[in-house]
This record gives sequence, C-alpha cells and structure tokens, in this order.
Amino acid sequence: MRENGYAEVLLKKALELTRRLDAKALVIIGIKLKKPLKVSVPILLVGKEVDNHNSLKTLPLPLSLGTKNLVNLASSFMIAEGMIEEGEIFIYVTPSTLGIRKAKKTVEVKDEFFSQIEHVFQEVLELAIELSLEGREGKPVGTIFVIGDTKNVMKYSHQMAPNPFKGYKINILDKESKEIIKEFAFLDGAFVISKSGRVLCAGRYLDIDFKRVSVNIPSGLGSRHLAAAGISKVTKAIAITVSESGIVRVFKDGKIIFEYNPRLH
Ligand SMILES: Nc1ncnc2c1ncn2[C@@H]1O[C@H](COP(=O)(O)OP(=O)(O)OP(=O)(O)O)[C@@H](O)[C@H]1O
Repeated sequence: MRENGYAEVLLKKALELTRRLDAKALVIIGIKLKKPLKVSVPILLVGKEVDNHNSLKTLPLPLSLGTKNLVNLASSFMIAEGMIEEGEIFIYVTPSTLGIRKAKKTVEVKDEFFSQIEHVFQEVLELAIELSLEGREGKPVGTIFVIGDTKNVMKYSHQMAPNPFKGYKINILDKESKEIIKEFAFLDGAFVISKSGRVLCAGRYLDIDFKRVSVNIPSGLGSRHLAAAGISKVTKAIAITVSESGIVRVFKDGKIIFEYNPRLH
C-alpha cells in the first residue's frame, strides 16, 4: 500500500477513535485533507504546507521537527488557544502513526510564539533544532540567529570575524542554503537574517549596553542568551539561540517566548 493509502486508513481510524474515546480534539499532522471531516471536536492541522480548504486551525511547523516534538507543540498550542484543557485527551494522526495523548504544556512556550510562525521564522527554527540534534563534526554547537529589523540589528552589532556571507545571496528559504549556514555555525557570534530570509552575515557580535537595557530572563543564562534577549529588546528582531547543551530558545521584546530541548524528546 502506498503511504497515501496508509494515511487515509489512519485518518479514518483517528476519527473513529476520537468519537469512541470521547477525545476533545483531533490533531492531523502532515496529511492533506481531501474532503471535510465529520467530527464534532476541534481539529488542528500541523505542517508547513497543509491544504486548508475547511478553514481549520493550522500550526504551520516543519514536519522535520518529528512527531514527538510536533505533538508536544500542538498540545501547548491547543491549550493556549483554548481548544482543549490540560489533562483532556486528544488524538493525533500522521501519515504513519496514530496516537492518544493527554493535553499538557510540555514545551515552555508563550502565546506570542505562535503568532511569529511565518516562513522565514519556521525555517530558522527548523535549522536551530537540527543544529541542536546534530551538532557539528560530532561536537555540540551553540549559536544565535537574529531575524528581521536588520537595519537596527546592524547598528547594535559589529563583525567579530570576516563575514563569510558578504557578496553572496544566500536565502534561508532555499533548501540548499541550510548546509552552508550550518557550516558557519561554529563561528563565534550571531547570524543576521533579513525578514525575507537573506543571510546577511555570520560572526556578528551583538553590542548591548546592559547598563541601559534590562531584559527579563532567568539568572543562570550566560552571555550568549543575554545578548539574544538584549537585541530582541532594543530592536524589533526575534532571536533564536541554540545553547551548547542543546536548548533552543526564542526571544522577543527581551523575553523568552519559547524554550525547548529537542535532545530530550
Ligand atoms: N554579545 C554577543 N554577541 C554574539 N555572540 C555572543 C555574545 N556574547 C557571547 N556570545 C557567544 O556565546 C558564546 C558562549 O558564551 P557563554 O558561554 O557565556 O554563553 P551561554 O549563554 O552560557 O551559552 P551556552 O549555553 O551555549 O554555553 C561565546 O563564545 C560567543 O560566541
């Protein structure tokens, strides 16, 4: 049977299970719906390119985050959106699996996170998660990606090392660019990425004067995270960090709006 065939069978079973277990929501991951579904509970579609003819709620996250991560994020999203309450049961279905879960907030995520999910952000988040999981040449890597408001970001930063992206048009939305970007993740400092996805530079030091700028992050975090929080406070940019311990964080307005360790899930 082709993969599409499995998806149809699993989706049918998921609907049955939703009714039979009196589940409070159905999460459909990476499956294109051919027709409207007959089910009375809220449905959440997860995936970057989900077809949404039925104006259902969508969570456009990259499928490469893996089912476990996506189910966790879907769970937090549905709680944040009031689609389900903590402790209630939901069913999830992918093209190859079907599962039952209790809704809980396993991911440290603020509601603002879900309003940031557009193309460039999704791609950078995906890259950050891959870097956390893969490291570079067997070693863990830590880095910062700063997205948007590049004019101000450049003003509040300077080059630490020669910029490997100077003179090249590398865009995060091009599939082939990912490996190139990963190659430079070992450089100290930050990547600066425009709102449209162009990687302007790597090896950028973020100059934040913490005598003037106050950020709201846990005290144990080091200078990388402080710098990311700071740049998100003094500009309109969003910063995504990967810590050497694998934790991926998203900063906006000087606060953490998403925190996740893909290595632990
Ligand atoms: N202001 C800054 N701008 C850009 N990069 C920075 C800045 N400050 C620190 N870094 C980067 O962060 C690296 C790690 O610094 P540090 O260990 O203090 O951070 P950390 O927040 O504890 O990060 P990790 O959790 O990954 O160890 C530095 O080697 C440097 O590459």
